[in-house]
Amino acid sequence: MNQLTGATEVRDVATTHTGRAESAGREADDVPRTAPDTGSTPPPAPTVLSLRGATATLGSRPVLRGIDLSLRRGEVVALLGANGSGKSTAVRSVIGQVPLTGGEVTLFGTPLRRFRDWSRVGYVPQRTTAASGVPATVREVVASGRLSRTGLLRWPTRADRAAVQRVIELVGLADRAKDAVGALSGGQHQRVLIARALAAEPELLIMDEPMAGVDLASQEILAATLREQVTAGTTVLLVLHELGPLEPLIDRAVVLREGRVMHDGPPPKAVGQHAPAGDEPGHPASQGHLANQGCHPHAAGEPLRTGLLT
Ligand SMILES: Nc1ncnc2c1ncn2[C@@H]1O[C@H](COP(=O)(O)OP(=O)(O)OP(=O)(O)O)[C@@H](O)[C@H]1O
Repeated sequence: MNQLTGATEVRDVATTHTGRAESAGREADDVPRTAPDTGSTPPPAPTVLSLRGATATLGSRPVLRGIDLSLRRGEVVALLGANGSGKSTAVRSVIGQVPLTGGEVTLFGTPLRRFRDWSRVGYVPQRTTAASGVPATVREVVASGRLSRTGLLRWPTRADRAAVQRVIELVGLADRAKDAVGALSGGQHQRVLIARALAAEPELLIMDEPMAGVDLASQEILAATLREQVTAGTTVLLVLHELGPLEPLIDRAVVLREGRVMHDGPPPKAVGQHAPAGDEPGHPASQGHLANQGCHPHAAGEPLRTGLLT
């Protein structure tokens, strides 16, 4: 089942996650650790998600043209780029919704075609609604996200119910839990979808533009929710148009342009911010360089909210 939920920061990533990833025998942890620990440098955290040379065609159009992207456990990575650059297609290829024509995806060290442990992955798609005309309550929709862990064949346990209640509270909807999702605002809707994704307590959280169309109050709740996940050690991949309130959480930015990676490194600076010491003109992360690559998602002259990538 591709019902996903869940994300991080590079600090102490090898040790922060709450425990499921550390359990013995999981394929995620079968990822070979590279160099032996010499006592000086800790071994790198295992790779949670990897795309290598990923190519994909939609219709007759090549949309991904050889994407390399990897996330280590505990990282929070923003996938940025102009409209149509392939961001959504890239994340949809990770969860098997878009077949690759070349290259490879691995999740927790397992090739996608053999990966079955979807409760470890949380996914919040772009611009969907939780309601879809179904008269389900907030709690029911969020609880459906737990099914990837519990399955359909057993009653929810007390722990399942507690996990569902916890994420409903986390996204600030405890007082709306019995309401129909159809009665919620767009921002509240998005919070339901995120709570649904978190209900299975995923180790990897993939969110496609979680802030799109969300009011400021909901954005702040979403940022706080993500902060909590990151603190718990969740690995996070976020498709974003601008970093906005999530900026402090982002470890690394990968910028796509026409289906290729044009930058993989420090998040670009917002307009008005000074480059960090050592940032050289021409460095791919410097704003001028990115601006010259034409990767701002907004049309020229369009008012900017954060100035990212301008
Ligand atoms: N189902 C489809 N059939 C044909 N072409 C598609 C399909 N879905 C997307 N595309 C095209 O693939 C390209 C990449 O789309 P994608 O949604 O991945 O971009 P994006 O970077 O996420 O854009 P946005 O910021 O607008 O969400 C676009 O040119 C889009 O028109």
